[in-house]
Amino acid sequence: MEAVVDTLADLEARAAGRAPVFGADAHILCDNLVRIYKTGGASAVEVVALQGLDLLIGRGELVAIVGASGSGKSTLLNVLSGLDVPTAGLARVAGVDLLSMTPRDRLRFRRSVVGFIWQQTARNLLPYLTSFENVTLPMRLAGRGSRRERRARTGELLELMGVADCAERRPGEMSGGQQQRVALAVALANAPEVILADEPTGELDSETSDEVFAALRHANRELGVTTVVVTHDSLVSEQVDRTIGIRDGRTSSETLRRASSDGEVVAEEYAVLDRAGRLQLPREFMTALSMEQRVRLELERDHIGVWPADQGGDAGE
Ligand SMILES: Nc1ncnc2c1ncn2[C@@H]1O[C@H](COP(=O)(O)OP(=O)(O)OP(=O)(O)O)[C@@H](O)[C@H]1O
Repeated sequence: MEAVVDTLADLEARAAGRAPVFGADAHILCDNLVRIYKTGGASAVEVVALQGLDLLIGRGELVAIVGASGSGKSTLLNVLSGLDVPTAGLARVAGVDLLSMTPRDRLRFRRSVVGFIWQQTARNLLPYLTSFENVTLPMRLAGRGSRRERRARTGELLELMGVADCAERRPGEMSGGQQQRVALAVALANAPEVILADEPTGELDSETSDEVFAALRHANRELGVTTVVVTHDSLVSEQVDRTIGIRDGRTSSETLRRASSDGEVVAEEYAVLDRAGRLQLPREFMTALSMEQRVRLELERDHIGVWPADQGGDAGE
């Protein structure tokens, strides 16, 4: 019988069909993202703020990113918003590759693809413009629609965010919560595909922060905008369906909230397993069992056992 020899092209085509591209359907994708800051001139010190972070967020999701101070949350958001360029890895938002953008692409990306809200209310709005003028401005800069269309859209956005009554007020004449809701209307002005918010409720009391979160959820549900909120407030996970925990510049855990069969909302925490099979054990688990340096793994029928190195199975024999 004659042997059938595959050409290189046959093999490549078969391999491509076999292995789906990582995150092919994701609206936001980070693959092995690295960001190293160099500081200190001659005696340069390197800070690895993101160390191989993987992240997939689907279109229309509302996700919170939580983590301790210094874990890399703001660095990640700066990359996703096109303000900062990562050192290595892949980052894609709404189909745009953030590592290979030209300055022109970057401007378009920041103007129309993503909208932002910052923690400092004063950074979101121009103090000498009314809410109405603040919301209209990004549309004017982007040359969006006619004057009439811009005015109509501004009115609708302020209405949607529940701050129509603040249209003629300047930021100094509004509460922090009202300012953040107007900021959300500004962020939505050019119909972005993604909203990125960095501690949007950080300066607000808990009641006002609930209002701002309700507005974010409303925008997410009604307009289908993919929304990423960075916060150090772990209570935020009660407000979203998925919370991603970052530790030491990597995604380490995820909390998913879903309705159980009896209608109650349950939150389940998972460790994140990356493509290479790495996961981070929660620090408190490691401390409780004095786990250091190495652990023993044992594959069971339906789970994997993890023991301190000197215990379990036939360790040390
Ligand atoms: N411009 C910079 N130059 C040097 N190091 C930086 C710079 N920005 C951030 N870092 C360092 O990178 C690490 C991650 O910082 P990042 O601001 O992303 O953390 P974070 O989780 O947002 O913290 P926080 O909640 O305090 O804002 C920290 O060690 C920080 O000191």
